[in-house]
Amino acid sequence: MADDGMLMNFSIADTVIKPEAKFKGGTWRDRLVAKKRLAHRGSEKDPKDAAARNATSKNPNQIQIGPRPAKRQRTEESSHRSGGDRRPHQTPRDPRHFVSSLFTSNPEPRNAEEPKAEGEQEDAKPTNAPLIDGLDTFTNLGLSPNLAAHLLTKLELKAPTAIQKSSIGQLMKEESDAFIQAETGSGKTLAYLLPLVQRIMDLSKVTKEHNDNQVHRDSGLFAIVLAPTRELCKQISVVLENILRCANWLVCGTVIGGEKKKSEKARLRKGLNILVATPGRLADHLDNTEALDVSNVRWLVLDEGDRLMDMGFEEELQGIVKKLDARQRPSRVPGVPTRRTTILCSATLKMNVQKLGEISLKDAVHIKADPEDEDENAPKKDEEDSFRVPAQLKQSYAIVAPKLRLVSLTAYLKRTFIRKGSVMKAIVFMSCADSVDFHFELFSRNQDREQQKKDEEEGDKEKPDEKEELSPHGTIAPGRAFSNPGNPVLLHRLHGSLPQNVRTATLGSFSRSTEACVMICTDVAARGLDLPNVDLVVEYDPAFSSDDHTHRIGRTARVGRDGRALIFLQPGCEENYVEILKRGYRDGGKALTRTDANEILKRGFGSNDSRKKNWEEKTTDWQMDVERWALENPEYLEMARRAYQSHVRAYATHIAAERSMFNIKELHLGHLAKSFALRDRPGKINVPGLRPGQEDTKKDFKAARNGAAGTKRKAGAEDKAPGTTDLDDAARKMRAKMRENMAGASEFNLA
Ligand SMILES: Nc1ncnc2c1ncn2[C@@H]1O[C@H](COP(=O)(O)OP(=O)(O)OP(=O)(O)O)[C@@H](O)[C@H]1O
Repeated sequence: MADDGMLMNFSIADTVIKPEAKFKGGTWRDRLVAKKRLAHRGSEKDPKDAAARNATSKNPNQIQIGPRPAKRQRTEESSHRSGGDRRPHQTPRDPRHFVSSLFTSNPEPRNAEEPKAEGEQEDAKPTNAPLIDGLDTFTNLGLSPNLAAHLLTKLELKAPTAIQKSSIGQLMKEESDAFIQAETGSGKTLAYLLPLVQRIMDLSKVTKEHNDNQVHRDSGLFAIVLAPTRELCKQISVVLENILRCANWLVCGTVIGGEKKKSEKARLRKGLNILVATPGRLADHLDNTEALDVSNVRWLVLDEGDRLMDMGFEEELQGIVKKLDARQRPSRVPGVPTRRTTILCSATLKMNVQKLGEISLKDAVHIKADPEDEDENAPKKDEEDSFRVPAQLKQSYAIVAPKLRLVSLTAYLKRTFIRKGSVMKAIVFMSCADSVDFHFELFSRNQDREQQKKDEEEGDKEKPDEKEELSPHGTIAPGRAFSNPGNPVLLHRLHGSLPQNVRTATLGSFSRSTEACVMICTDVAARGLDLPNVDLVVEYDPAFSSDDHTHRIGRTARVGRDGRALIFLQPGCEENYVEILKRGYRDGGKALTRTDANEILKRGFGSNDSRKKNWEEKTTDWQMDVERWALENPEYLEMARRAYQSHVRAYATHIAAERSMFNIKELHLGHLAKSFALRDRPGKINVPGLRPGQEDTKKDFKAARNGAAGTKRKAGAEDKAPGTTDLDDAARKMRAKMRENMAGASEFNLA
């Protein structure tokens, strides 16, 4: 397969992109033949030859195979006539712009499965809730009455969850390495922290028996917990500090970067018993901080272990493990085990590996929450690679045509927040930071254009900008696109290209908020984060791997609570992803339903008042309005173009095994541009260089890109999975070519 074929799907240069004629009717085979014939005809020198060939060709369905008559350039006026908006417009015409109607030429879903009405999903018993049968208590599992009482009275934890039951029992008595794998939101953090803390607390008993002082902060560093993001490290450290309140002679700390190394060094010098760290920062301290003595480390926990193994941390991890091995010494503290135990923990851990790079897992025990996983209902071979989602999580998917994506997301969120209190918090996942930034601007824009103009004319500089008031960093704003007077919604944005202090402040605000709020983010928030009251997760852009999907939707339906998730898929090959969604459920997916795409628009933009415009007209009006908004503001127009460009590039980075479902060749770039409020033809969209303000965070970005984006999906892109095809090769070559050819093309801004 030629590279050019792949390149044609990207907005690289006019010379590369040629418009293709579209064929309608007949079978797909007829359309393919017709398309090939046209391509061939284009290259024919002798028209007579061509005519002769056409005459003899087979065309059983007699579909029209000639190229369409040249399209009349549509203007905003003509589009309004067909689309419903009859208002005169003020935007000047630009020959490079193209205004298409929202509701014409949209591809239909291939699968005609009947969508279920909202609320028709069956309720299922939660699978990640605490075990409240009264039989399982923390003390029964071997925790001391002191620690169990602390959990009950101070942390309000009455009973363990299933994974805590399995892991505490195991890790309290055994020295073997372990894999802890259980659903999202099932309490895995405490599943490894509780036995670890208990065993370190127990060292004090032994030292007392030896007439020594009890263990204290200078006795040594016994455990290191590694996690892939700073946010996750902070979260783990807060949980740890809360537990250690009942053992105040033990001290924990973090080294996670983003703050001065000097203060981290000072903390290490004072002495810590448990350290929570990101791999990069720990590696740095192991090389440069003498005060960091790791000779006593006997527990190494890799939280989100699968991520740590595959997202570009490999080298750092290998270095860390080598140094821990080399520096390990017999401990002076009685009762400290002789060998180090390694524990890997994740909701998506493949537990059939005994050696991961330099990390040898000796006879590792597989700790699972659910003993049923071992019985005859265990997943069949082809399902082994998929992971369960909490059974009570109600998932749905909507097959949305590319042109209708933006209006559908808006309509869905409008509907979601129509009544106060029905949904508190929602997270919307997008594929790249540029897209997050653009949608944040779009959804928070002042829709009252008259008022906006008046303010501008009056030069109303005194009035503080509402956005600035809400957040000095510009990451929190009113979500005007889906707020209503009875239920104002607060909008947040989060991605890895923001400076760390902004990330922390934004996440903190979203977490603490008691108002209805939406967070638009990249996968930086997909893993491990335990954000309270998230009722809904929307995957506007599907995750780059089904494992990431499991983590994203796991931000809701935690510890037995209800939760909803919606994923946007496009008609065509993306519909095959539904099979992957079904595999997440033990019962084949009764809690998975299809939401009708038209119904989303009707409910979001429609009204019961028959005198008012119908939903199609209102939807078109809204779309036209945002297109004009982008056109009239050069800053927003550039954001839209960047977002579109980064989105298309990011689309090419789905993992190899899933690329047949997210086939870049099937993307309709022109239609997609409309969902970024753009009227440009795809070939005209090329925004070079870094986005404004990015220089400040270039360092952060590089780290994030090397980690989260590039190397993570390198696993998919470069390890040729069984069954990969020419298409994968072509896509890979194309990605390499893009990196070479385009200024800033490797800049996906994914994290
Ligand atoms: N035994 C328990 N009883 C009640 N709540 C619990 C219990 N154990 C943990 N929790 C709470 O459950 C929430 C989720 O825990 P945690 O973040 O450890 O889940 P997880 O399995 O690691 O999720 P993820 O896979 O998404 O990282 C936390 O708010 C925690 O306080």
